Amino acid sequence: FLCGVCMFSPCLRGYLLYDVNPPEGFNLRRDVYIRMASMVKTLRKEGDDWVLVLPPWGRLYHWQSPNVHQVHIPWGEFFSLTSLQANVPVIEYEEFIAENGGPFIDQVLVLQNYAEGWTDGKWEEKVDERPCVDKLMYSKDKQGYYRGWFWGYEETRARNVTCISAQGHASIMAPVLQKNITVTSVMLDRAETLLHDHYAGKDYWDTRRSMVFAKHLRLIGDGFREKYLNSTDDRDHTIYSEDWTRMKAKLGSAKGGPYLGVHLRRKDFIWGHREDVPSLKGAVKKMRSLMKKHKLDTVFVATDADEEELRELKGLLPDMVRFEPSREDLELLKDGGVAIIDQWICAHARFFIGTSVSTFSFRIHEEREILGFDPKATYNRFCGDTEKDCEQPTHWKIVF
Ligand SMILES: C[C@@H]1O[C@H](OP(=O)(O)OP(=O)(O)OC[C@H]2O[C@@H](n3cnc4c(=O)[nH]c(N)nc43)[C@H](O)[C@@H]2O)[C@@H](O)[C@H](O)[C@@H]1O
Repeated sequence: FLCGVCMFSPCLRGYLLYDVNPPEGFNLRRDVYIRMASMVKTLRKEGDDWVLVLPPWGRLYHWQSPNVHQVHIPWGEFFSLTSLQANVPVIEYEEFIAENGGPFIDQVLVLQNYAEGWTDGKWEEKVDERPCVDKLMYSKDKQGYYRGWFWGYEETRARNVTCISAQGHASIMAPVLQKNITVTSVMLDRAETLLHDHYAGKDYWDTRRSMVFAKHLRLIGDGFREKYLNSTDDRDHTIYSEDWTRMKAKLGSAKGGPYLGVHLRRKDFIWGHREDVPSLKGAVKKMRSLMKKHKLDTVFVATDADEEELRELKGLLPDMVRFEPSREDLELLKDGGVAIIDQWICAHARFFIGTSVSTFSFRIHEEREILGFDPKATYNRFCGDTEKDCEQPTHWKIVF
C-alpha cells in the first residue's frame, strides 16, 4: 500500500484515474484536469509516487461528426505529453494497463454532492462515505467485478465501487486517499464535483501553461494563419516556446495577426433562448463595428453553428474566414483537433471576442494570456440583442 511507505522501502506507485460527468464538453474537461493535477501534486508532497492517468477522450456529446471514430483517443493526439509531464507525472490509460498488469482498477470513488446541500447555508469543506444518491452507473458482473463506461474500454473492471459525498477543494480528497486507501489504483468518478484548489493562482497557471497543444495541430493552425490570415509569429510578436517553463511573455507584448478572432457558440447555447447570446444578425453587427474600430479587414470565425445557421451566417458575412477541414483531414484531426485549431487561430488574432460563459471561449482567453496579449484585446464577449447589463469576462491575470 501507499501510505508513507516510500521512506522505508522501494516506492509503490499509486495511480490516480478520473472521469467527468458524461454531458460535459471538451473544455470543461480540460479544467477538471487542472484540478486533478493539483491533487496529484498534493499527494506527492508526502513523498509517495502518485501518477495521474489521463482519461482517454471519447463519446463527447458535442463531437458529432458522422463516421469519425471518436473513442479511445489518447491525450497525445491533442496535447504535448512531454509538456504535461514537465508539470506533473502523467501516463496514458493504455500505459496504465501495461504497467498495472491488466485493465483492473482497484477502487472507484463516485463523488457526489451532499444530499442535504449546505447545512444552515454555511459553506464548509467536508468529505464522507455515504450511500449513493444517484443511480450507480456501474453494475456487478458474475465474477463480482464492476463494469462501467470506463472510456469505452469494455474489458476494464473495477474491484470495488463506493460513493463519497465531497464538498470542497480538490485536495480535500488527498487525506482520504492517503489514509484510507490501501490499493494502488483509485479512480475518482464525477471528478468535476471537486473545486479548484486555488483558481487562477500559480499552480493553476503552471498546469494550464503545461497544456501545450500537440505540435501537429499548432503547425496546421500556423500554416492556416500564414496562408489565409497574413499572420506569422515574427510579425505578430507571438513567438511561442514549446517549453512552457520558458514561455513568459509580458502582457501587452503580443500584437497578433491582422484579423478579428471570433468564437460564436451556438447549438445548445441558443436552444435555451439565453438572454446573453446574440442573434446572428446581432453578432455580425458587432463584428463589423469591431473591424471598423480596430481597422481590420478580415474576420476569422470559430463556431459550432449547425448547417442552417452557417448558411445564414455566410449570407450575412460572406467574407468571413473559417477553418473547414476536408473529410480526410477531419478523420485525422477529429472534432477535438478541429476545436483546438479553431482556438489556436482565435488565440493569435489582434482582437478577440467570444461567447458569454462558454468554457471554449475561456480557454482562448487563457491561451492569449499565455501569448502575452493586452487584456483589452482578449476579455470581450458578445451581448444578447436585448441584454441590459452585459458584463464582460473577468481578466484572470497570469501568474508565473
Ligand atoms: C451548456 C454547457 O456548455 C458547455 O460548452 P462550452 O462551455 O461552450 O464549451 P465545451 O465544453 O468545449 O463544449 C462545446 C463543444 O462544442 C464544440 N464547439 C463549440 N464551439 C466551437 C467552435 O467554435 N469550433 C469548433 N470546432 N467546435 C466548437 C466543441 O466540440 C466543444 O468542445 C458544455 O461543456 C456543457 O456540456 C454544456 O452543454
